Amino acid sequence: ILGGYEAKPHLRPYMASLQLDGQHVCGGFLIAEEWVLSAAHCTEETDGKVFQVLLGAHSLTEPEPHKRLYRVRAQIPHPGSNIHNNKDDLLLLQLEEKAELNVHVQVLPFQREDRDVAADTVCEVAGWGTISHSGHRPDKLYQVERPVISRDVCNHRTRHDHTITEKMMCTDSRRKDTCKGDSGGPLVCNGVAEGVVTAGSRVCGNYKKPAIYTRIAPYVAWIDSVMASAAV
Ligand SMILES: CC(C)CC(=O)Nc1cccc(-c2cccc(CN)c2)c1
Repeated sequence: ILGGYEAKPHLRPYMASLQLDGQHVCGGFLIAEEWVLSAAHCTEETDGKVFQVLLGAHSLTEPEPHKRLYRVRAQIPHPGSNIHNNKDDLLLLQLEEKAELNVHVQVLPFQREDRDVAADTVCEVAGWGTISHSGHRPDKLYQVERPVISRDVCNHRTRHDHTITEKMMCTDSRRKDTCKGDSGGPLVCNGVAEGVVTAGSRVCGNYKKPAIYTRIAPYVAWIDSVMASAAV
C-alpha cells in the first residue's frame, strides 16, 4: 500500500496473507469458514507450490492472539484467468479445515448485486504489500482510502486504454495506491467487498495508471458453485 498508514490492529479480521515458505506473497480475504478469495495472478511465480493462509494477523512476524497459519486443501483459479491479461483474475482457496472464527477472524460479505459502485465513492483497501517505491515490505497491515473512478475515465486512451471490462473497476492512484503484494485483497465500500485487487499495469502510485480490481458481483455464480461442489 503506497501513501497509506498502519491499520488499526484486527479491525479487518477478514484479511488473509497468502504465504510461501513463510513469506507473504499476496492478500486475500475470508468469504466463508473454509474459503478465502484472492487473485489468480498470485500463483504466477509459485511454480505449482500451494500457499499457506495466515489468518487473524496484524503483524506478519510477531506472536498475536488468534493468529494462525492454515494449510490449503485446494487452490481453484477462475477458468478464464491467464497470465496475458487481468481477466477473471480470481483464486478460491479451500482451507484444510474450517477457520476458527473469533474476534480476530471473521468473514467479510461480498457484493452479490451486479451494479457499478458510483464514481467518487470512497472505498478502502488494505494489505501487506510494498509501502514505498523502493519496495519496502511492511511487517504490519497497512490501509488506504481511495475514490472509485468511472470506467469511462479509467478506459481513457491515456489511462488503461479500453482494457477495463464491465467485470472490473478502478480507483484513483495519484500517490495513494495498491502495489506489489496487495493483490488478492478486498476493495471494501460501505463495509462490503466490491472488488479484488489485481496487478494491472504493475506500476504503483502513478495517476495515469489507476488501480484495477476484479468486481466480485459478476462472479457470484462461479464462487457459489465452487463452494457448493467442494462442500465436505
Ligand atoms: C506473483 C505476483 C506477486 C506478481 C505481481 O503481482 N507483481 C507485481 C509487481 C509490481 C506491482 C504489482 C501490483 C500489485 C497490485 C496493484 C498494482 C497497481 N496498483 C501493482 C504487482
